[in-house]
Amino acid sequence: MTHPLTHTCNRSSWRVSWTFIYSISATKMSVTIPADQENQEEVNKQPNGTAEVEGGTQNGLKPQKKSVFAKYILALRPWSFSASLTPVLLGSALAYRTTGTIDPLLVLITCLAVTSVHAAGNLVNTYYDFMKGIDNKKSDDRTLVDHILEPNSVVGLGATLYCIGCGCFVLLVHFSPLSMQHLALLYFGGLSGSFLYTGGMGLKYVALGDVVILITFGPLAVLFAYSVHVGKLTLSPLLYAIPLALNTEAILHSNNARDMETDKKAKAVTLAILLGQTGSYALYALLLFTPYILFAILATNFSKWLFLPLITLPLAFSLERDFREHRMTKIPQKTAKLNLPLGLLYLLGCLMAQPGQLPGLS
Ligand SMILES: CC(C)=CCC/C(C)=C/CC/C(C)=C/CC/C(C)=C/COP(=O)(O)OP(=O)(O)O
Ligand SMILES: Cc1cc(O)c2ccccc2c1O
Repeated sequence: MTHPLTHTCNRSSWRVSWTFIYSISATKMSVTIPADQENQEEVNKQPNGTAEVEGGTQNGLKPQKKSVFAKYILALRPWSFSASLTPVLLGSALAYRTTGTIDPLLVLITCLAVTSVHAAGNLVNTYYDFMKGIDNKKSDDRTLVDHILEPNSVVGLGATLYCIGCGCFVLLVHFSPLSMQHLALLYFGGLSGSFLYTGGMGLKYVALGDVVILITFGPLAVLFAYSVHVGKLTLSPLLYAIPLALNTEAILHSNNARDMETDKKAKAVTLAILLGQTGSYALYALLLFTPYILFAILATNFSKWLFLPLITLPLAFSLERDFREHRMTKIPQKTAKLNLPLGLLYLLGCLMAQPGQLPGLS
């Protein structure tokens, strides 16, 4: 197999002129290609099963324009952003329940900080998985495999996003009542997690990816958003982070269960590989349905408003069926689609509850 780096160098002159032509035109045509054309060098296959062809249409199918800007945005994998936005909004809602006030500017800066670090983590993942030869033509993430972007552009964009995140950190030091030491502990903890997930020693390659996701997208993001408003570190919001953390881990676990065979070949170890097919299905069902059991317990004991997220139960059943019947192609994206309404209904439930009804927040 040609190593991606060799491949990149051999074709660099071709792609320099390609990039030049492309940056002038700023738009390209995108068409669906038949399987027998998948290996043609001129055809640039897209993650959604379409292919870019320079200068025109193929097979008479309707063309789609894709600007350089759109390529950069798509490389961030924005479908996954609900995973970082929902814990931040939940943390902010819990802070409102505690203090009775909310600063929209702080909410905005916190959302931007966490989403930037998340997006940068996605790009670190794109870069290292490509460099290590883990991503291939069949992978979900083909930003570099299909030369949609250059490795240098991915590095540049990742660094820019970390800088934006750090800019937000500086603004929070200025505007938030939380001490700089505590802000730094939480923010740089999240930033380290986002980098070390695939970069450095690569925690995801040694079966620690699930732990990183559970911590960063759950307790860490919720506590960060909560403390930025309340001005002190307390343990109570951690309890509220559990249902969201489990649902986000379901996104990652479904991803790893789908990619089990390719990960095994690349000598990566994931929880899905350790558990096998049946164990992975059991874990997915557990991750998917435990949050609903927790919501029911909270609603029964504290506020009926916490029954609200149960509205999304049919979606969860449909995902469980997809997994059981091995319809895995888009299962992480579909699980992320559940994450958003589930998170929003959960925070709405927390906001609607009477003051004093929610445990640990007073
Ligand atoms: C800044 C603060 C306070 C909080 C945390 C900010 C966050 C959410 C950090 C986490 C970032 C992180 C770990 C991103 C990586 C997510 C990711 C790319 C998961 C999927 O990776 P793979 O398992 O390789 O999936 P693919 O096969 O689809 O590439
Ligand atoms: C790209 C990507 C892919 C995933 O499977 C994720 C799972 C959980 C949290 C974030 C994820 C992510 O950003």
